Amino acid sequence: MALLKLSSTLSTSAVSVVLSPPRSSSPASLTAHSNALSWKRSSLPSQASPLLSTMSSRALPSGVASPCASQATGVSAKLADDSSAPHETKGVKVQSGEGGLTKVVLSSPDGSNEAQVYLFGACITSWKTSDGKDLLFVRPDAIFTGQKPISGGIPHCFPQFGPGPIQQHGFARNMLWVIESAQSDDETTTLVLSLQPSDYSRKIWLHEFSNTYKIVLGVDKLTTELTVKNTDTNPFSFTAALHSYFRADISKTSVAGLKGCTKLDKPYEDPANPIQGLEDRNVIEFPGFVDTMYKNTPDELLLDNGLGTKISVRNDGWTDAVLWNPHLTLNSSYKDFVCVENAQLVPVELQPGESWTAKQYLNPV
Ligand SMILES: O=P(O)(O)OC[C@H]1O[C@@H](O)[C@H](O)[C@@H](O)[C@@H]1O
Repeated sequence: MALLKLSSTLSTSAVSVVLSPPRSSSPASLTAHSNALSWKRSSLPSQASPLLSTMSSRALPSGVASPCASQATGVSAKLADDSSAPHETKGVKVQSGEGGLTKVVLSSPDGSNEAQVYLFGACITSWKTSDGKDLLFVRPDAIFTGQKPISGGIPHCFPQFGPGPIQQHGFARNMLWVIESAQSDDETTTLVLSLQPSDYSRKIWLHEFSNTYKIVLGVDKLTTELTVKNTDTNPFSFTAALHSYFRADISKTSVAGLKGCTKLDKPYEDPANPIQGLEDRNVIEFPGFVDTMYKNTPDELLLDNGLGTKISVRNDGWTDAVLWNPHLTLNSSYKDFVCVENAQLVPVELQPGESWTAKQYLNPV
């Protein structure tokens, strides 16, 4: 019988969430169907599951420094001393990744697609489609120490996109998310992560929230669904984005679908004073520095990555979009990626108990 075993040698006790057969004392439950397997974190106290608790945000230090600096020890993000190799289950493997940070490797049920997700930032760093191409990009200057956000893949900006009252792009991309459940069926493999406030987040943003991030990998389809729930006794508002880095040949890259949208161009020399305009191009190219926010964007953009793949960037619930290529300000890699970001730039206000959900659907066309 198939097992889903998430194991870690963090601290002294090897941690296993072994799900065959389900035991009442286990912090998880297993549901096996004909050709399916699922694992779900129970509502038991976190200490019942050392893996999950050590992977949670509790070990993040409370220091609130300048953006990205020393905000995570990194220790809690690791499968330290990974002598007991993470156990495999159908479509889901928990492994020690770059810098020892914990990553989850997802495979589509037919094995044709693979995605890698770091719990630090819930960042999808890689998505290989059935032709073997990785459509995402991680910058060569990315640091996998847990001390700053991973620069690349699909990071989260929450509860703020860009600069503002709190640190640039918020804190969700430099906190440790927790595995809530994993599941596979005939067509897809699904991983659900969650993020709760910590001492660290509360020093930046004094609100109680519960975020869930569902990642669904199918054959040449990668879907994500972010839900933000206000668990506070007061209302709060937030902005957000999926700051997606796509592999590209920037000299041949283009994005279609934004004609007619209101845009705010952030000039490199004066980013604090964006220039408002109306997008009049059918197809946007990247001959130089581009940092543009688009309002009320359509449900689908088409990215031609210049490497032979066109990618549909579709959404349900993300109201806005951002295009970014740093050009010569990031000489080491600007030629190799473009950011096409589904975003929520107009603040969403949630009353206590209310939720907001937005989905992103990526697929090569
Ligand atoms: O934080 P990162 O991954 O280096 O990205 C920074 C960039 O992120 C983009 O989303 C913004 O539009 C840019 O203004 C910003 O410079």
